[in-house]
Amino acid sequence: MTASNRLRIAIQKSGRLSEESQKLLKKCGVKFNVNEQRLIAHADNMPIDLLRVRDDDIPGLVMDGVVDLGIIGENVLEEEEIERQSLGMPSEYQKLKQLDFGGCRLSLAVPKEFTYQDAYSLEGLRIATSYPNLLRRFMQNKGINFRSCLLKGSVEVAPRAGLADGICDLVSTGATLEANGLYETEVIYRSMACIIQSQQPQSDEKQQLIDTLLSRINGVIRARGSKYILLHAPVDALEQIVALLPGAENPTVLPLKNDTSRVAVHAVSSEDLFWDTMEQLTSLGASSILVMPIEKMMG
Ligand SMILES: Nc1ncnc2c1ncn2[C@@H]1O[C@H](COP(=O)(O)OP(=O)(O)OP(=O)(O)O)[C@@H](O)[C@H]1O
Ligand SMILES: O=P(O)(O)OC[C@H]1O[C@H](OP(=O)(O)OP(=O)(O)O)[C@H](O)[C@@H]1O
Ligand SMILES: [Mg+2]
Repeated sequence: MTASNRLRIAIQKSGRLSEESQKLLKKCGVKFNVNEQRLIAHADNMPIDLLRVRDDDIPGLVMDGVVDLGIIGENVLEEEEIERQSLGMPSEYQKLKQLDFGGCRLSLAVPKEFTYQDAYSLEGLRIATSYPNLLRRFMQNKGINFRSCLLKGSVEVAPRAGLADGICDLVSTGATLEANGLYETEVIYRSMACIIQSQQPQSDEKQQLIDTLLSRINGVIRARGSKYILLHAPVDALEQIVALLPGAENPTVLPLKNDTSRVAVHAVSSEDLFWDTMEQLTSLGASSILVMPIEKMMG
């Protein structure tokens, strides 16, 4: 590949998605060093360049074909898509995969003193948000009239500052709402980070690299959600024990030296094993239970 033919991936420069985006690409074998001052990072071992930008700019960069891939929150992606559609600008992209980080929800919230019955309690009121399009779509679907106050940050401060009656903002733990005397009343959109591709035609070389990257991302995400489990089980409780291991229908069963009543079970579980399942396993006679992380998965 020539220098101009390097795959360009836009990721958030700094914020909630930046560390996880970099970690994911590194786990996929892309070697790069990020210099805080430099907005572009060249991978050493693959024809890939990382563009480090504000997250708001990522959907547009992909939709305009300026970059090939982008890692972005679905909330920002869909907000930009609606905005561009209303302006007649290019808004096409292909969502390659929803990722396993950046989980949050876009919610309506009002001050503690506000008596909220349902979304219709907001009829005619002013709502502060950074997501005017997602908010409008939700309110229009319900036929509720409202006025909006567009704020790019610190949205939670708007009611106390007298700028709005309620807000529509991102919530994860709810700590920011709580700290600002607000409570969540309605989830209007649930979001995760995702990886998107531009609809521009790609060279075969670039498309192959994208396919390889995507297959590695799938492997990394599957591995992160899975555990390798080792245990000893009484032969007569084997079926019940295996049934307790999520997604481990075909475990490896091995004999134990000097013990014909018990076997060793090795299995890949599609979920973490919680303490209550571990306790159920021991009550069925399982012993020496080991739950181990998996580094990579393929095939
Ligand atoms: N509390 C949260 N927990 C988990 N994910 C979140 C949370 N808040 C936001 N996100 C996700 O991370 C994305 C980026 O959030 P962040 O707060 O870093 O954005 P920002 O302040 O707009 O950053 P930028 O400076 O890049 O514009 C959000 O659009 C959302 O998808
Ligand atoms: O429910 P919580 O766990 O409190 O998270 C919600 C907060 O997180 C995000 O802001 P962030 O902290 O990323 O800062 P920002 O406003 O600078 O983007 C979001 O905009 C909320 O303010
Ligand atoms: Mg932003």
